[in-house]
Amino acid sequence: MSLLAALNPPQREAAKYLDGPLLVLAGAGSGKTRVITHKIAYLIGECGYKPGSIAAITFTNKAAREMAERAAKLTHGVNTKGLIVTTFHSMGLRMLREDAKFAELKPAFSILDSADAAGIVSEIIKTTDKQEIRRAVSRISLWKNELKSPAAALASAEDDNARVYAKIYDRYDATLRAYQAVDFDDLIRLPAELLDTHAELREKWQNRLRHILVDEYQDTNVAQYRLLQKLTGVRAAFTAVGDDDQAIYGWRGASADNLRQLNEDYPHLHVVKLEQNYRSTVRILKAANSLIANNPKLFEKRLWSDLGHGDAIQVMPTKDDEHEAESVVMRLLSHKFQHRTEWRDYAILYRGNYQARVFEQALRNEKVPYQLSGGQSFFDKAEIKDVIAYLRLIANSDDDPAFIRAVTTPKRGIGAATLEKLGQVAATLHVSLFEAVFSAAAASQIGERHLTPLTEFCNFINRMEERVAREPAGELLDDLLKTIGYEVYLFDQDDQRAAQSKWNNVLEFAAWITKKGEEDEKNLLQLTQTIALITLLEGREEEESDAVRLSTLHAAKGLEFGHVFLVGVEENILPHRDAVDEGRLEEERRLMYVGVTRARKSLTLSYCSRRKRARESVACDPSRFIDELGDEVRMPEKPTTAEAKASGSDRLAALKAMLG
Ligand SMILES: Nc1ncnc2c1ncn2[C@@H]1O[C@H](COP(=O)(O)OP(=O)(O)OP(=O)(O)O)[C@@H](O)[C@H]1O
Ligand SMILES: [Mg+2]
Repeated sequence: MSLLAALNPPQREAAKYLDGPLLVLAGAGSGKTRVITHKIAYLIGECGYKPGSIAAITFTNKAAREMAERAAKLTHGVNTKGLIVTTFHSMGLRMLREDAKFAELKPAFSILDSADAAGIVSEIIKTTDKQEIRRAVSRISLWKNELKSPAAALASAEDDNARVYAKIYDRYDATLRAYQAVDFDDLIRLPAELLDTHAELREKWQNRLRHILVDEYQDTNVAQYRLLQKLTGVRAAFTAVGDDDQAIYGWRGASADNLRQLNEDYPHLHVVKLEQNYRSTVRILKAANSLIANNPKLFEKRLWSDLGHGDAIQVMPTKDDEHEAESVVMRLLSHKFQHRTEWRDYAILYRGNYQARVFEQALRNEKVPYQLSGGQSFFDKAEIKDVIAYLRLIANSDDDPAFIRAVTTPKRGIGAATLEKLGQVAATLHVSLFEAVFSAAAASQIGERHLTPLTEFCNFINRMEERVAREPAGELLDDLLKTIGYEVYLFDQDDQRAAQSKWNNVLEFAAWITKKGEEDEKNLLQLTQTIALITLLEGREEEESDAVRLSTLHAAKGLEFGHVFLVGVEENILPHRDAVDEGRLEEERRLMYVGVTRARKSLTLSYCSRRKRARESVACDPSRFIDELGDEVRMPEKPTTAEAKASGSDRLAALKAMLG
């Protein structure tokens, strides 16, 4: 049986269509991602495409892994090795690594994290004001995502303010070049520019990739779109799937306008619409449709489901955030015991990361296993960043931010005054801090006593660098940790327990490096870039386990769960206060739409009447979006007096007693 038998007719049409550019434009849960997975399998299994000639681009690493696995299963044994399933950023990194010299970068260039970027901006504008730094950083990021160079940004600046930012951008970029470093946005911008300016690179990539598939197309930005265009060339053999109603990254420069742009840029664009939703019950779907009808329509879409009416959508008013968390967990427990479901069938979704804490606490209290996504990354922990700084410096001795972190952790008797002098020498000579250590100027200005620990440090880094190509990543890292005495350092710094927990993290990191090194046959330097990317995108890949998912709405995109609790559905949270002030209400509504459409069987919304904000407790109103969901929503009945009196935890105790 053809592997496309598991698709409905329009889905099958989309999977088979190979005559030119294709856009699948359809609402949530209509099988867009399914079309991509099946199309990959079809191209390899039935059309004879080489796996390496197909690239599928997803929004997260996790989505990429799942898609690769599924496609491999579908091909029934045909080997899919070499198939590229990746994010835009990983794709960019792959290209940039291969063609680094065209961008005047060494292949082991550094990838800066957001803290490094903020540090550089802070140096340039000579301030530590976080707000101000963040404003500059995000301005630069938006320019990069529009493929605007510093010069272009300056030329198009409309006022002094914008001119100042453009100049900061210019110096920021110059600093990155000096460090042989790129930031997150450069991973797309630079490859896009390279393809623009180098015909031979265009040819190479266009010959290599015969078909490109893009999921969540509505959230691509200008730079990503340009990269796609250049990669596919005049053949334009691509399949893009998306839903304009789920565009939620406008604040990061993404533009659903890219959907309209496609129509203009590709007059032969073939458009397939999907209308059957295979995910949600009729009630959930009706509510989602009613909500999104409040936004102006870009494209006409219909969506129906034959999965039955299903349960009413419940609304839970609660007293305050702790009460909300307790009540949600209680409702979840009682639902689970009644329906004999698994933990992984449940998700608790919220607008902002900060909302997770009380829910984590409530889940821990009840010993409910949970998995947090979109939270602080493992790789963002100070002890891990310390170790990574060494790896970055070994890979790229021009990486000044890594140099400063590594040379001062652990302390080596190198003081701030010495580093400042070294900085001056480096600036005068236009070289990196690392290189400056070996200069005559350093010898004369810093003096032997203070210079010796610096040269020792640099020699050590050089020795490590020589070993990288020959020795396994894991062993090298173990050696490094021993030589720098990192364990002892941690225990000197912190009390026993804190130090032990940090050291355990480092050991876990080392184990991860060893495993990755063996699996992917990569050396320490190649792994270092991979790590940077994981850090930037979403944190460490977690083992799938049977656990309740706690996630931001943004991080829940594309996923589905049997039962969804959407919490904090209040004015000022969802929609977010800033978004309302700045006229971005429609994007907030789309975010709500994404949340609602994650649910397969049941949806519960909760809000508080009071909530702690800083130290105050402020009154809250239910979100306007609850009304917009229409008639499918069951508003809560007035609680009986007895019920109202019993606090959440009493009721939980009663429930547990009842369940034995
Ligand atoms: N033809 C089909 N037959 C059976 N199940 C299907 C079919 N098409 C899609 N599904 C199922 O419906 C669910 C939603 O599909 P999918 O995740 O591909 O939708 P989507 O359009 O990508 O949604 P989103 O917009 O949320 O990303 C999945 O569980 C999928 O397996
Ligand atoms: Mg999808």
